[in-house]
Amino acid sequence: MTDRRNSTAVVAKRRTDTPIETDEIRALCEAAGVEVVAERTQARPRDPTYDFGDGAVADIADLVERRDADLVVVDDHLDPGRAYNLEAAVGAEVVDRARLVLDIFGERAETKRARLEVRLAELRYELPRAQARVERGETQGRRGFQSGGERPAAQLRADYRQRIKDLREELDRLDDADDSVRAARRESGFDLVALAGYTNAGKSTLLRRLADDLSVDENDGHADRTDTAASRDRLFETLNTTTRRATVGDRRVLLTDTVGFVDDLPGWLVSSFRTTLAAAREADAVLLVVDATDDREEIRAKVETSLDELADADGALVPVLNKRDEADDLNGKRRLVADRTDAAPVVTSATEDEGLDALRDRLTGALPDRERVSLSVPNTDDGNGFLSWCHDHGTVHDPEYGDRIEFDFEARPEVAAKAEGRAETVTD
Ligand SMILES: Nc1nc2c(ncn2[C@@H]2O[C@H](COP(=O)(O)OP(=O)(O)OP(=O)(O)O)[C@@H](O)[C@H]2O)c(=O)[nH]1
Ligand SMILES: [Mg+2]
Repeated sequence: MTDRRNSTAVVAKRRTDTPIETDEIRALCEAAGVEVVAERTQARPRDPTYDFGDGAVADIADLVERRDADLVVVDDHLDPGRAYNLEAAVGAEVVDRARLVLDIFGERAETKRARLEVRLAELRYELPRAQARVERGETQGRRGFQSGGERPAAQLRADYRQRIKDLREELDRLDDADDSVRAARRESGFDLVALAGYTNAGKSTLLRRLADDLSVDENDGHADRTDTAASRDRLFETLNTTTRRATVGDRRVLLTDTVGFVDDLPGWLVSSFRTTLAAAREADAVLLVVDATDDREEIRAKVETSLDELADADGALVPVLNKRDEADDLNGKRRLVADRTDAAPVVTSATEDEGLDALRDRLTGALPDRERVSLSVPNTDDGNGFLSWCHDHGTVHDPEYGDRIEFDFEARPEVAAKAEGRAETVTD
């Protein structure tokens, strides 16, 4: 992959209707480390050759030349044919929305899973484009696709498909490993909670606030920056899901951060990151974090998309309306979210530490029911060892120490059952 950081770009955007907003694509450029030096928008239907009409194409070419831009960033999904034509016409590399997002993801990916997912998404992106180049006879002399009686297009396709298959198999193996980790964590008495929602909603900030251990992780360091410039360049901050311990009420939970949703991405890109969302789908409860500084229309759309993504989630869903410190129209937004999610949102400010106790209470209520069993074990080393095991795996109520230790133990049903079994084997 070519590194586009520190490149300069002309932003180009075509829509059928005005006004044409470029704030978001500019924020994406900034997140990708690309400096925007000019922009050209055009209101007209899609052109079959260039996507843009001839006038805009000429202007873009002119801006590229005059501003000495390295790239043209198009806020749209360009099919391979149009991208190829446009590139030839403007005399600079053309980067569409998906490619830009992939650049940002590639830059942020740190864990093995995140890197594999980015690579998978890139291969899916590149395949049709590489084919378009081959079909236009661009590959002469390229390594691996020599001419001379070969069938380069078919060979290229087979090569990409094999690499895609290998990556998916590797990701499947990671998924299986994750399943075992989740099972082991539940057996250790943890409830699993995931934070989900759009990018920039405040998931990671909330996670840091709720976590027991205040040591910083790799995405940390700017939790209290609230100005918009800072928020903007923190898009897609979390590609590498972090898991931290937290205590809510008397429950010990593991909180996992997930990749933020982002609008208007092609399906293949979203599905490349689907395995990351398994953390959310398989959690005991999901905090759906919504940015209260968005307007009602944005909130409505984002909540709906989030609910679609989480449609097959196992756990209870707790909506959280975050950033109350900077939001207006809170009552309207609260009703809107309640309406869509069938649950009143907890209103918080992660940066101002507001509403977090209410959030803990709601979360405790949303976690799966526990089972309470009465246990009695000999008051021996073995018995005391068992008691501390119980402390580690659930809640111990009113222990009484005599010849025997008698207490109630409350835990996830499977853990309570295991404790009953173990209690019987404790020796005098
Ligand atoms: N004003 C205000 N800003 C907040 C609040 N919570 C988070 N932020 C800011 O919003 C920005 C994004 O927060 P993150 O926690 O990184 O958001 P995220 O949901 O993890 O984003 P991704 O990792 O990209 O999905 C940061 O600049 C935070 O400081 C809040 O309650 N109020
Ligand atoms: Mg995050």
